[in-house]
Formats: sequence, C-alpha cells, structure tokens
Amino acid sequence: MKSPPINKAANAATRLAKVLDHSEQIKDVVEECAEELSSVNLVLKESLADIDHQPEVENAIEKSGEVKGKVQEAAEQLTIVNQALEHEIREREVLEHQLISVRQQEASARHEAFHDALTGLPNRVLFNDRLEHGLAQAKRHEWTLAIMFLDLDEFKSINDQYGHDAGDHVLKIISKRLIETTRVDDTVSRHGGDEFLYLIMEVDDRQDIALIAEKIIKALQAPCKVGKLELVVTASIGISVFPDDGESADVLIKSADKAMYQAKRTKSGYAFAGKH
Ligand SMILES: Nc1nc2c(ncn2[C@@H]2O[C@H](COP(=O)(O)OP(=O)(O)OP(=O)(O)O)[C@@H](O)[C@H]2O)c(=O)[nH]1
Repeated sequence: MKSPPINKAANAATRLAKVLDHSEQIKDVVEECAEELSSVNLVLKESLADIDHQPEVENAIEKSGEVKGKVQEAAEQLTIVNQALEHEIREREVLEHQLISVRQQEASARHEAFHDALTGLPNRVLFNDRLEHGLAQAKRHEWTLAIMFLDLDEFKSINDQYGHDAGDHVLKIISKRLIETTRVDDTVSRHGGDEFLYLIMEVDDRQDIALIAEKIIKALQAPCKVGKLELVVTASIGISVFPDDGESADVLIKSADKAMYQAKRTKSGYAFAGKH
C-alpha cells in the first residue's frame, strides 16, 4: 500500500535520526582511535628515550603523531556534521507538525464544504454529486433509483413556541433518526431549513420505495426529547423515481419537491410524483 505523504515525511525524520545514531557511533570509534594512538605514541616516546638514537623509529612516531592529529580532526568534523544532523532533525520535526496541522485543516475544510454544520449530514453539494454519480451508475446497470424530498410539517411553530435552540435540537435528533434509516449505499442530506433529500439506490419497485417511506415516517413519530419537553414532529415526503419521472438530477428533484407539496396538502405522509 502506498504510504501517505505525512507518513513519508515522518519516516524521513526517523531515517535521519538513525543516520545520526550511526554517525555518533563512528565518531566515538574515531575518538577512541585518536586516544589510543596518543597513548601508544607516548609509550613509544618514553621507550625511545631509554634506548639509542633510532631515526627510523623517531620518524615513525612523528608520522603516527600526524595520523593522530588527522584522526582528532576527523572526530571534530564528525561532531560538526552530527550537530548539523541534529539541527536538521529538529527542523524536520517542526515541518512535520506543520504539515500534519495543514492536512487536518484541509480535511476539516473539505468536510465543512460537503456537510451541514448543524446536523453533520451531507449537504446539497455532496448530495448532488452522489445523485449524478448514482444516475450514471443506474443508467449503466439499468437500476431503478428513488429520490425522496422530505420536509418537516409546521416546523416554524417549534421555533416560535420553544425557541430556535429547541428547533436546532429537534433538527439534530431528526437527522440522527434519518441516518439510522439509511442503508450504506443510500444518502440522506440536509438541504437547509427543515428540508432533507434522500437518494435510494437500486430499488426493486414502488412497493419497496413505499415501505422505505413508511419506515422513515415511523422513525420520526417518536417524540423528540428537548430538555423536559417532548416534541412530536411529522414530515411529508415526495418521491420521484428514475427513470420513470425523469432522467436528470434537476428534473427528479423538482418532481420529488412537487410530490412533497401534494403529500403535505393531502396529509398523506408520502406521495409519488406522476400518475403510476
Ligand atoms: N431552529 C432552526 N430553525 C430553522 C433552521 N433553518 C430554518 N429554520 C426554520 O424552519 C422553519 C421552516 O418553516 P417553513 O418553511 O415555513 O415550514 P413549516 O413551518 O415546516 O411549514 P410547512 O412546511 O408548510 O409544514 C422556519 O421558521 C425557519 O426559520 C435551523 O437551522 N434551525
């Protein structure tokens, strides 16, 4: 599986920390070598003082002293390199945290763009996208789809009698129940106010759709508990069916909206668009 960029960046800092660890070990070895060379040279010099003058041995000791100097210098350079590595690791860690925070902000902005702030349901934009996608699939596989336009009845009176906050609370409870009545492949969205739209994928026939509408109406029947209040909210549902009532998203939504008004007028709970 491909790792996401944040993980890759995090791995980069971890890899760099491993390189630093390795480099620190090498520096320790080099420092140890310099110390050993130094003590060996000291012993050699002391021994040489006791014996006859031997220029080759003196030269060798001098050379060894030079080597010790170089090894010491290498150890110092390694210390500088390791400090730079430590600095780089700290910088990367800061960048990684910034990257994670930017990604989280992006994800939350994306969520906000496609969801309703009050209820968390998909919004109009996401619903339209799912509907377009659903219609394309339905055309390809010759499926029947249903669109339901659900509008709460006299919701204004809840706001008027109990206040806007109570109204918000009711909308959240209703939304939760609507989600619970939705199958995985279906979508329920809030179109603003007290209007909700359903996309029901792959239904068999109108009898099937009617059963779903009845299930939704039943789910809404239970009183909504808002503090000490128990508020009963009913809804009217208009239903349009693809392909019978139209081929485009726009036509299907308008037909469902029209059918919803008919259901509201006749207090029938739900009504199908057209005459079938
Ligand atoms: N609490 C709350 N109320 C909202 C929100 N959005 C819209 N409303 C209110 O919802 C009410 C919808 O009222 P109407 O469109 O007149 O519908 P209704 O009262 O349900 O009447 P019918 O649809 O004819 O049954 C209005 O009072 C809006 O102010 C919201 O986010 N929170």
